[in-house]
Amino acid sequence: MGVRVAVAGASGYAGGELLRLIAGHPGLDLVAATGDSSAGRAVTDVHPHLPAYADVTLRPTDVAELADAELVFLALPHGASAALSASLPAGTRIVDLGADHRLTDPAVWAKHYGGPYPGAWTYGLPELPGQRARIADSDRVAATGCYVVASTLPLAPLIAAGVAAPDDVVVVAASGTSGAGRSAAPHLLGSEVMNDVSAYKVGTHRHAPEIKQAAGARTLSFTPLLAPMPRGILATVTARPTGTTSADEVRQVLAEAYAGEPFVTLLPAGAWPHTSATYGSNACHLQVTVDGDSGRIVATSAIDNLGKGAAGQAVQCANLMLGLPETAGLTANGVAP
Ligand SMILES: NC(=O)C1=CN([C@@H]2O[C@H](COP(=O)(O)OP(=O)(O)OC[C@H]3O[C@@H](n4cnc5c(N)ncnc54)[C@H](OP(=O)(O)O)[C@@H]3O)[C@@H](O)[C@H]2O)C=CC1
Ligand SMILES: CC(=O)N[C@@H](CCC(=O)OP(=O)(O)O)C(=O)O
Repeated sequence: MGVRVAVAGASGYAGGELLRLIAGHPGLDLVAATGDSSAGRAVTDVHPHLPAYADVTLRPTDVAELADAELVFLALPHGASAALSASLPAGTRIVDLGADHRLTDPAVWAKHYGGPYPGAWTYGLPELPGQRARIADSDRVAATGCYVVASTLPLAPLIAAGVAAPDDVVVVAASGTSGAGRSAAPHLLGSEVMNDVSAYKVGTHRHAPEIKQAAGARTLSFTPLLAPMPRGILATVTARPTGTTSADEVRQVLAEAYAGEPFVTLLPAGAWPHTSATYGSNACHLQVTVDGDSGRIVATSAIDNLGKGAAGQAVQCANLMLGLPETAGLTANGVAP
């Protein structure tokens, strides 16, 4: 018998990916899967790719349904996690995939989300310095936003090493449509997104302050793009160097930061990340160089937004919280073609 876990929001995209990972996890047993409008339906009705749950019915999302779990994953819309988690028993471990407990500054929360500030939990990005131990010591963890994972992993070490200036960072990141969740708004219909790439929420996206908080940037321009693919994020981060630097030096910073990390790979010099190579995995692929003309540092990263950007990252945090091997139930190997 493994650790008893529940997934709230199991009918959604992130919840479905959590169910898939839990089905293949050697140390976790699913005891409850909940939905909102889908409550009462079979899991395989909404996730026909998950026959492991042929006998499981989605229950309503309330405390009683989740009470038997030792650890609860919350994959709910922003704003729905705080009230539910406040009602769960104090001893229940929680990993929240939403944004409710990520931001440490109440004023930033008010500006980007509004409503009462729910408070910050331990931030769920194990690759940040010192964070792995903090997650392992925590009962409540706020998993990192998808664009934030893709942007922070290349950027944070460059700022921490003093090589990239924190006050001149530009991020342009393209996401697959599943990043917007399952409740497909008309602009996410296949007929609208195919043959199109477009920018949205330019300069106003709520992940900009989270990237600043996680990566240590002070001034940031963030432009998200919607790309015609179901999964994946490709982030391009450019930053002004603090002094003279070289491709070899910036590569060395990332190589040292991620030596031994099971899910972060600095690609060989000259190879640039592809989202397709991280599809279905918990991997993040990185590359960095210095633009010979502008002198700017240019780093690119690729993740699966539902993997390292959501469910994979959440399972990685849960493994740490439960004292399980950090990589249990996860893989850096993608699915191709
Ligand atoms: N998609 C992604 O790439 C990522 C998502 N996340 C975060 O994960 C969370 C879930 O996202 P995602 O799976 O994409 O979203 P979906 O829209 O695909 O799923 C939302 C889930 O929440 C349920 N739900 C909807 N409204 C309510 C409500 N008022 N109260 C309780 N449950 C409700 C839905 O139930 P039903 O369908 O039955 O109505 C569904 O199970 C969000 O906070 C999101 O920001 C984080 C990183 C990446
Ligand atoms: C393509 C698309 O619409 N993406 C979403 C990302 C949302 C998401 O997953 O948010 P968290 O990572 O904060 O939970 C957006 O831009 O709002």
